[in-house]
Amino acid sequence: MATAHELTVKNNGRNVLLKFTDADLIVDYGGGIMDDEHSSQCSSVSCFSGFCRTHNTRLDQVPFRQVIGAYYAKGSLKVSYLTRNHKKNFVLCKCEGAVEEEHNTFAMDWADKLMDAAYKGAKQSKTLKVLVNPRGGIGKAKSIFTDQVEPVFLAAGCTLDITYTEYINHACEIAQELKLKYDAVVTVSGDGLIHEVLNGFAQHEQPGKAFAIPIAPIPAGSGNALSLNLLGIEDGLDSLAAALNVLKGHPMKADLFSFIQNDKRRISFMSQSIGLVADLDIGTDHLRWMGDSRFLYGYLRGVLSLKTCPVELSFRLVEDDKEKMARFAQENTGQKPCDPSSSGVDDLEELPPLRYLGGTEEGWTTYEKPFIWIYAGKGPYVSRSLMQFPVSLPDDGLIDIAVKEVVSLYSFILLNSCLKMVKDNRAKLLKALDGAEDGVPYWSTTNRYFKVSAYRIKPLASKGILAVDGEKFPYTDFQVEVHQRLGTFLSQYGRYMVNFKVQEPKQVLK
Ligand SMILES: Nc1ncnc2c1ncn2[C@@H]1O[C@H](COP(=O)(O)OP(=O)(O)OP(=O)(O)O)[C@@H](O)[C@H]1O
Repeated sequence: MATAHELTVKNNGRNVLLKFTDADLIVDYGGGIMDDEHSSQCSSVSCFSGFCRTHNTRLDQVPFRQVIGAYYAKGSLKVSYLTRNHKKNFVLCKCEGAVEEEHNTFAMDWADKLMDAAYKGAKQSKTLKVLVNPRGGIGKAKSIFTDQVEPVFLAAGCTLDITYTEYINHACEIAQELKLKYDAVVTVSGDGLIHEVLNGFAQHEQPGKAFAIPIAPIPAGSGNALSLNLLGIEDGLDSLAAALNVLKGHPMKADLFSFIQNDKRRISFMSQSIGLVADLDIGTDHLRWMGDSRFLYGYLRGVLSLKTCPVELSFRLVEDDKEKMARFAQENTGQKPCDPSSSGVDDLEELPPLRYLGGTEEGWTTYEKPFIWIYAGKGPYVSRSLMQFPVSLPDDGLIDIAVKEVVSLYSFILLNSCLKMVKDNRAKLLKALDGAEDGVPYWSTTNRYFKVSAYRIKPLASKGILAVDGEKFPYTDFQVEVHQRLGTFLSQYGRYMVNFKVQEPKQVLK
């Protein structure tokens, strides 16, 4: 049977009805409740041929954004899509069946129409450079890619050029020489590999064109902040949600930073931290087995040590009114996609000039209070359990800086009791910082928050930890400035996926 948007295919002797509405693809395997034998296969990552399903019914209703492939060839139609399993993670489903000869032309047309609806202007069958760091995170990046992500890319008709990185800086070297033919660079690792790719682009012979190639992360490292920011807290660590973002995402322009230290310039995309938060990132490296939770452990450990960080901080201030920043961020994240065009940097033959290196002190403010940490960066989430920069916007041309002033006795006592409570219970440990994942500490009076166009730090002690995009850097003077819309990431939403409440909560840590 074939009517306007309906098509029946034969699969293992059964009829499967495929149809699409204005918003969804419907795959009807014949009605009724699926028996145990069939439903038991539903937890697998990939489901094939109409009988592996994610629910115990024989009907899938799939939003177009989850349809990834519809191809007709030699009398056979293949449709691939992602559905969510009972844990709300994505799984790949494939439906393949024979089409009666008289409907062949219709089937071809039907598949094309479904693909147009499914991709809504995003490029189909992308050519992807894939960089897999087999040492990323807890060493599962390779299997995450081969078992889960690669089948999705292949089902979507992508052409893949895959490299398994073999040593530190390998990804940087590849990015430096990268041909401009790729639709995206996919990193299967953590944020460190993205840092390397961007620094490779900075050394490319056509940096403007290289930076215009979108980067899309598949979360497989221990720090996956970019993925969390692009996909949100629910999907940010789901490798198939990230694969879907590669397929359906549009290029989204984002600001990048120049980090200048000892006359060397590097690109940073996420954060620079010093004091407790750097200790939290770098100083907990031996706790990788804890995954994302190691950052939270480091946070509590560091706060309780009450170690201050003697440095001089200077910046070019643009805004420091928290309510104003929060309202502005909310107004500008509300479903308003970034305009991917008109970045003005695609034709750059070299990196943008540094505007604030040397020069006069005019326009600079020096901040001299004692503090526990300085955390500067872009992107709301720095980990799943900490929304550090809730009012960060991808392309406002500004760096967000959070400065934690010396904690009050009240907070010390509170945190101390938290630590006792959670010593041997990780679940309670997570609860102890209730609200951090929603950005609540933003409102704390000891958390000073600034938007600046440039800043610099002079450490006043000889020892300490400085982390840039999660990697350890020498503990010496540095300066950072922002380059508006220099970088490009793939995004289905055109904004950071963050839900931050403007209302100041009554009970926050002081
Ligand atoms: N084959 C390899 N062996 C060792 N290191 C590698 C290899 N390939 C890449 N690397 C390095 O691994 C580092 C960490 O990668 P990434 O940040 O992406 O993962 P991660 O698990 O989040 O790590 P981290 O928590 O240390 O940042 C990168 O800086 C990269 O240089």
